Amino acid sequence: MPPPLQAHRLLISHRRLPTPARRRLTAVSSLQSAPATTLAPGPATSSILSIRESLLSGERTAANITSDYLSRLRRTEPSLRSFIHVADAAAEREAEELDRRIASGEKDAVGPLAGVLVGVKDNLCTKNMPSTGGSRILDGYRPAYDATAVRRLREAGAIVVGKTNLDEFGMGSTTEGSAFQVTTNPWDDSRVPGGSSGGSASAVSARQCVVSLGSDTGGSVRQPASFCGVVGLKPTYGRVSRFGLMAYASSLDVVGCFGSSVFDTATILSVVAGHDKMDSTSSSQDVPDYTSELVSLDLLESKPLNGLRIGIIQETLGEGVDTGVVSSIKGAASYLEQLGSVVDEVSLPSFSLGLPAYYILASSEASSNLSRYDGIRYGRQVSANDLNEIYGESRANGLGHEVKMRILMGTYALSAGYYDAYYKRAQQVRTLVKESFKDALEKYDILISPAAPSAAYKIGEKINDPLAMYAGDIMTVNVNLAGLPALVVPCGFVEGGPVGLPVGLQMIGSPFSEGSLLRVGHIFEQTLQNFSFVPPLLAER
Ligand SMILES: NC(=O)C[C@H](N)C(=O)O
Repeated sequence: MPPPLQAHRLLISHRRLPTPARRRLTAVSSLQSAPATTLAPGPATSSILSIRESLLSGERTAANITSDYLSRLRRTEPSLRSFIHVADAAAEREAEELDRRIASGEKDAVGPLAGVLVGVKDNLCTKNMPSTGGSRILDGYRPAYDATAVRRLREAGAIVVGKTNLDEFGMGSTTEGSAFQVTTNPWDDSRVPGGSSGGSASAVSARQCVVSLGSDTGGSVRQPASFCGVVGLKPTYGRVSRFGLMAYASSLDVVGCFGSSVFDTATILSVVAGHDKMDSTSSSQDVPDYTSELVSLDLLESKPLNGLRIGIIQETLGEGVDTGVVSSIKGAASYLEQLGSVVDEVSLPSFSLGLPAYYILASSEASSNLSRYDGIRYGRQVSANDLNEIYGESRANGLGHEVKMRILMGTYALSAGYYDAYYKRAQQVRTLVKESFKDALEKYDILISPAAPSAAYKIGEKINDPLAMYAGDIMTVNVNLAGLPALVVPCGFVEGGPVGLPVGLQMIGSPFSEGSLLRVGHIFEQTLQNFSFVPPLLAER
């Protein structure tokens, strides 16, 4: 049995927090008594499994499960605004159809995701459902097809409950950059949920849906997962098809997953991952069942992580990182040691160079990708006949400030005379970043760091200071530059909001090591099972 977790090292100053959080935090010290036998995720650890079991046993109907989620969604949505579009009627219809198929004894009715409500980031195309990318320029656009990741979820039985809010085309870290609404954080409605996949993270955190899809170009899945206290996975570049994802920066973009447990996150990755003939950048590497290792985990073993070498990235715990975040991460590291791993500090010398390189490369690629929103192919905003006027007016009216700024920045970095000084140098930095990760991952199985330098901050705090906002991506962008997989798992709380604010631990692995990351994340999460990451919003209402 792992020795008891020293709660005071994992969590800062919880003595000063109000009672509900204190109760939750002290529960961690009861780890001595957890876990008992072979870890088989049950209702407490996997919403997907419990839905499946209750459908198979006839204990519940899909209509009944859907109505529970929808009523919570309706109750919480006025303050959260996680969704740009809620497909409640369609969800109810699909659930009834599923019940009908189950009742008539259809053999394949209960697919792996039968009756599971999924939120989909609104930069993923959904057939006959609005898909805006968070931008005015696509207001009213209804694609004729589903993105491959969405299609695969539906084929596995999932029900798409709606399209989640995001920073316009994924450009931002707070979801305030949406053209439609500001999403709030379920832990404190005066704070941001993170971004750009803020709607997908807040929706899972508030249990408005079971799991959700996001996209991650520079941290858009991992940072909101950390801010909202949920699990977020950024897969290896190429692991999941991007067919139907609105391109932002094609050498960095990946489709990622959110869940309230590692098991649920692993389940949806197993469904969406894999080669797709519609996306030639998708990998043809085999897709394992990412959940199979999780189920057979035997935690009777006293040191389940024996033999695992972990490097904690030195540069992520220094200046500019909140002290509360640093203590949570160090506490998590010492807990991983108690579980049997060896944790050493490792230096990635090019770490701080990644941020400027990312913003040059991402903006450069965006300046090209977003040229399709020209009023001809997409987003006509004027009735003029003059081509230049159509281009100009459509883009001026249809695109938001941050997007325009990045298009200008990217166009500048790519222009003759500046290309060598900016774009080319950024590509050289990218090579350095890749090499330093490669070296470190030869010595360590997993690298760890915070997912963000702070917990969720106030709405409006950074919206007029783009550089401060960009700086918040320091923990995540390097991983995209190197194309690596990374998993974020909630690991503690810092002070703030009514009951404290969650902090996420980022675990980074070699290409296609999602299985190992999920396994370690699962052990970490499950032995912290008395530590509740359910936001107060749900208890109160
Ligand atoms: N898209 C992302 O991954 C978010 C990042 N903050 C960006 O604005 O580029």
